[in-house]
Amino acid sequence: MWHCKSSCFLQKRAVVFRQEGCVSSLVTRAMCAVCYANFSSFSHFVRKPTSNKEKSEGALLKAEERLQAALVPRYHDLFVQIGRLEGGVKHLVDMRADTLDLLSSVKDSAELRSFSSCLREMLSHWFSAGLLHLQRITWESSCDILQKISEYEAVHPMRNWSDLKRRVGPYRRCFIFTHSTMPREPMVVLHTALTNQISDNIQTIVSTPILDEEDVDNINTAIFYSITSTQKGLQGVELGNYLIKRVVRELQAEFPKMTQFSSLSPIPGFRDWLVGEINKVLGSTESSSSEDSGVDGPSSTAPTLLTSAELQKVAEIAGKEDVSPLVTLKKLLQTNQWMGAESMVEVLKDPLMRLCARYLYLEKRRGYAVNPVANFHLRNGAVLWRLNWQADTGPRGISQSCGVMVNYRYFLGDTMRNSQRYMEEQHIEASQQVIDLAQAAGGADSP
Ligand SMILES: CC(C)(COP(=O)(O)OP(=O)(O)O)[C@@H](O)C(=O)NCCC(N)=O
Repeated sequence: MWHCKSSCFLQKRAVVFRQEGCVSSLVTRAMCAVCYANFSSFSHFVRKPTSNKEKSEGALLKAEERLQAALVPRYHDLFVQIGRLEGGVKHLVDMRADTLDLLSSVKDSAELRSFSSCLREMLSHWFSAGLLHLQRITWESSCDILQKISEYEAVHPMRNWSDLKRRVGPYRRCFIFTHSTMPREPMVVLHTALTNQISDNIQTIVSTPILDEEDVDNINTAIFYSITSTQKGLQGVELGNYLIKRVVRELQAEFPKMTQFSSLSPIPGFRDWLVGEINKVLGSTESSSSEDSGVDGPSSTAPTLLTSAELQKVAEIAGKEDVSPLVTLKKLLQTNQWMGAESMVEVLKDPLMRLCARYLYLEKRRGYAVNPVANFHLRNGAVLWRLNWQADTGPRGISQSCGVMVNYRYFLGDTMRNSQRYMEEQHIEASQQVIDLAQAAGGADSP
């Protein structure tokens, strides 16, 4: 049966080729020969070999090569030619970036997706780990590189040269990958803090005064607090993953006592997701209250985000007891006003930590973590290890994730297994803190 299906597939492809007229009868013959090689019992489908030569393995392998060549799109050869020219690879990287932009606007274009996939495949060969050059950036690095490091920073923007000097100074390491086809261009940038514990706050990393010199005995932990892939056209080539793994080895060589490797990551999208969840509850309340006496607050069937007691405290502290507490909460979150009142910060800590754990651990897209930064580190084999309250109290941190940040921890002996389980089984390796918080968010109002 399997033979039948596969040969039917090849037969259909042969018919398609003939119909398109884009492939000579050579391919049809090659396909038949491949069918013969793979499904030798299929005499009725393929022309019987008439000469000894055709029966030889060489003839069949040659036919298979021709089939493979015939199945490669014509633009592949064009890309190979362009890649051989001065500046050609950079041109292809930019072309892929344009293709990705186009794909984000033109939905369901199979041809464009195939075009982009072909480019990505070729670029992943040209930008494989062995062809990338690791470079540590220090204050003595060239100005043009330092300027690019500052300009490319996408996670915690640098405000001035002092910020930049701090990033490459004592207790900090900045590494980049460069590539011979794009000289003096950082392909991906990783900023690391050297500490003696796993950091739970970004302000202590990006805003601390510059220290005079490092005390090696005071360093046993690496905190990856910012990583940026600078070339959109290399999306999907996983340069960030390569760089983290390479920097771990570099740091282990420099600091033999280093035993802990973790990120301190933002959670872009959490606040907006939460506002969306509040809107769902308000929407279901409106629909259910249109049937009964217009009771404020979530209906008994809508998923509760906060407990009744938490909602009541929000209303009391906000002084808005005549308005739905969820409406009040939504406005506080959207304006960041909740950060202004210590009592409000205190009452929102538990629900926001629960809901953030649910967002990172339970919210999925096609089986994988919906949060892009979570997906990146989980793909690398990291553990969803710890949520940190008030970890980023800057405007950006409050707006994107209510000030919460997360440690994705790299247990070096487990990363390969964790990555495989995530990619193949969609299993997220998480700490008990995260699992308990996410489960508590499952039903805020305990029955
Ligand atoms: C997180 C990053 C570095 C992952 O890049 P990379 O390892 O190349 O993964 P991919 O883009 O190949 O899937 C990349 O997505 C990026 O630069 N994102 C914006 C900045 C950030 N860290 O969120």
